[in-house]
Amino acid sequence: MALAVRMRVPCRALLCAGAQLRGAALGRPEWAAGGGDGARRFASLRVLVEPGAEGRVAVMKLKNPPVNSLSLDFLTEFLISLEKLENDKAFRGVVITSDCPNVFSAGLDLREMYGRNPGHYAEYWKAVQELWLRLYLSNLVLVAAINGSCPAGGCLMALTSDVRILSDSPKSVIGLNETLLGIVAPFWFKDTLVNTIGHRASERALQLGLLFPPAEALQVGLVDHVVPEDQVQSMALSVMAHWLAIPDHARQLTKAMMRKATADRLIKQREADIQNFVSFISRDSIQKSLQIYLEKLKQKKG
Ligand SMILES: CC/C=C\C/C=C\C/C=C\CCC/C=C/C(=O)SCCNC(=O)CCNC(=O)[C@H](O)C(C)(C)COP(=O)(O)OP(=O)(O)OC[C@H]1O[C@@H](n2cnc3c(N)ncnc32)[C@H](O)[C@@H]1OP(=O)(O)O
Repeated sequence: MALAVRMRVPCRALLCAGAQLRGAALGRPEWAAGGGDGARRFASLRVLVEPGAEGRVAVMKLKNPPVNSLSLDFLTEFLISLEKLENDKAFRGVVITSDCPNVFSAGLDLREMYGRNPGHYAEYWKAVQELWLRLYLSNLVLVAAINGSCPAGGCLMALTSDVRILSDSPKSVIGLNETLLGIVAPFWFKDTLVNTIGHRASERALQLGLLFPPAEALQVGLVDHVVPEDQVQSMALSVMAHWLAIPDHARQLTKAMMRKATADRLIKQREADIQNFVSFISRDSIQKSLQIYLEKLKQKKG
């Protein structure tokens, strides 16, 4: 039954190609024997995968210091790890969290979008699309344990999950802040936000590039729970147990019913979306905006 409802994204080529091209350089994740309960773990350089409670849940810890920016290599590695979990019938749910202090993910890696050539922008954007499609259409129960700052692409990752738990800390802000960088969230980022918090709240959040602190994120519905920092993972596992009480086939079919139309909008125009991104990001004015933003990030330190 699970096979019958498994959603398939017709874009496996990137993952396979990415795995072949990058596997050696990345230190391909390898399964290894784990605990006596049948749980397994594997390690890769920047995505730690550990068994969670009861062996049916994996915890994916993002470890791309200092801020888990989503570089092309990191995205590829994450996708390989996710594919392994999707294909392993032992696992029904995944908690996604960060191994970097105070940051869940700083979002897309600005260095992949600044000062590169069109071919590189196209390759990068294809990987970003793949990340979203894979997560958004995942058959697994995904719970985001957001233990730190979660802007832009980090927020997109969290939004693809079925449940979001945010740590109650001043550093834990979340939102699609693209306009603050002088760039624009693509339609599928926007759709994912609208599906979560509604049209009016999204319009305001997107135009103003709002990064919501925990209480406001909870109020607007961007996250489902706000808990003390040291309880984020335990809360995620507890919420997971609730979701795993539902038969997989019924939950998966329902998830597909809710999400397919949104995903199809991108699937039908992936290539056009890549071309749109390449021409947008290559503009002199946009490159200038990114340069200024990167300089601001550096100045903040000095
Ligand atoms: C008409 C057009 C229609 C449609 C549009 C078409 C196409 C769409 C076009 C574009 C869409 C792009 C979508 C983009 C999505 C994104 O995700 S953009 C990234 C947004 N991210 C951010 O704004 C976060 C920036 N970072 C921070 O705010 C902070 O770093 C932090 C709060 C996350 C953490 O703070 P600190 O712990 O204090 O760490 P530092 O700030 O000191 O950073 C350490 C180190 O890391 C570098 N860095 C930070 N973020 C990034 C990043 N996202 N990418 C790359 N590098 C990053 C930072 O510069 C520091 O570097 P060093 O100085 O140590 O070298």
